[in-house]
Amino acid sequence: MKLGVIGAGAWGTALAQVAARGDSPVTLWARESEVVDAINARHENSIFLPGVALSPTIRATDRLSDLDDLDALLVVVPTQHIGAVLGETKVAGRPLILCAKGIEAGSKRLVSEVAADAHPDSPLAVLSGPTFAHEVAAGLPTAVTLACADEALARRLSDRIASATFRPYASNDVVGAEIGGAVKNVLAIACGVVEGAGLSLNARASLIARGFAEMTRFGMARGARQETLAGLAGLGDLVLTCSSTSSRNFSLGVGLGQGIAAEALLSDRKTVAEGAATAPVLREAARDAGVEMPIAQAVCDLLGGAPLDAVMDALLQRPLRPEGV
Ligand SMILES: NC(=O)c1ccc[n+]([C@@H]2O[C@H](COP(=O)([O-])OP(=O)(O)OC[C@H]3O[C@@H](n4cnc5c(N)ncnc54)[C@H](O)[C@@H]3O)[C@@H](O)[C@H]2O)c1
Ligand SMILES: O=P(O)(O)OC[C@H](O)CO
Repeated sequence: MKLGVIGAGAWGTALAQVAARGDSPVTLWARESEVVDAINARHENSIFLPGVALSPTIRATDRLSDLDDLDALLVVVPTQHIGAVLGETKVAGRPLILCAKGIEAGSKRLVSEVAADAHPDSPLAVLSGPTFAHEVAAGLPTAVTLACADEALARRLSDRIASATFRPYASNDVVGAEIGGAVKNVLAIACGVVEGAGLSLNARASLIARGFAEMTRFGMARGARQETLAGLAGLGDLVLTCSSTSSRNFSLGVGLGQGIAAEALLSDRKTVAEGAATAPVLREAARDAGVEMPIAQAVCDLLGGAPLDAVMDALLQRPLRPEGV
C-alpha cells in the first residue's frame, strides 16, 4: 500500500517516518517550500521536527497532485485548515486516515465530518492516541487507536504502519477516537494553567479525573463508546498531554497560569496548539448537546482574558455533587 502524507508539521513528518520503515517510499506534502527543500536535500524537517534524521525514502513535495497515484492518504494538517486543503486535493475515493485532533470552528464539525463533506466516496479512518511526534520519530514505543467503520480496511492500514515500536489498536468507534483527541487538548490547557499558577499536583490529578468525566459526558452524548474514551485516544492521550511541557497545549496553559495573555502566547507561533481553537467551539457543541463542561468553559474564559482568580473561584465554588459521570 503506497502512502502519502498531507501536512509536514511535526506529526505529519513523524508519521511519514513511521510509514517509511523498511525503506518504503512515502510522499510527504508540505506547505512550505523550505520544508520541502530541507527534507529532500538533508533528510531533516528543520522547521517542525528538527534534529531527527528522516528516512531517505521520504520524498517531500509542495504539489498536491504528486499524491495522485498513491493508495491512501494520511491527513495531518491542523484542524482549522483541513477543509481548505482537502478541497484542493484530488482524492477519488481513496481512503483518508485523519490524524488531526480538533473541532472545526464555526461549523462545529468533527474532522471526519469535514472529510466526509469534501470526499463523500472515501472510506475514513481516525488515528489518535498518546503520541508526541519526536518520540514516535525516534522509534520509541507507542500505541494508538486506529478507528474505521470498515474493519478489513482498519486491518490493512494497521498492517501497513505497525512496527515493533508502533502498535495500532483497531476500533470501529470513529467518533469516540476523534472526540478523545479533540477534548484532551482543551483539558491539557487547563492542566498547564494549574502548573503555571503553582496549584500543584492534587489539583492537576483532580482536573484530569473531572476532565475525563467531561470528555465522557460529551463523547457519549455524541455517540462515542465509553471504552474508546477510556482507551488510548481518550484517557491515554489525556494523561500524556496533561503531564508534560512537551505538549504545546499544556505549555500554552502554563503561560496562561503565569498570567501571560493568550494573545501574546498565540501570536507569531509557527506550531499549533489545537485546544485554543477547539475550546470555544467545544463549549458551543457541548451546549447544543445539553452537556455541562465547566473545565472547558474555564479554559474558554481564560483564553478570552478573564482573570485567573475569578475563573478558579467559579470552578471551585460550583455546587457539590455526586461523583458519577
Ligand atoms: N505534534 C504532535 O506531537 C502531534 C501528535 C499527534 C497529533 N498531532 C496533531 O496533528 C495535527 C498537526 O499538528 P503538527 O504538530 O504536525 O503541526 P505543527 O505545529 O508541527 O506545524 C504546524 C503545521 O500547520 C501547517 N499550517 C499552517 N498554516 C496552514 C494553512 N493555512 N494551511 C494548511 N496548513 C497550515 C504547517 O504547514 C504545519 O504543517 C494537529 O491536529 C495536532 O493536534 C500532533
Ligand atoms: O503538543 P500537543 O499538545 O499538540 O500534543 C501532541 C499530541 O496530541 C499528544 O498525543
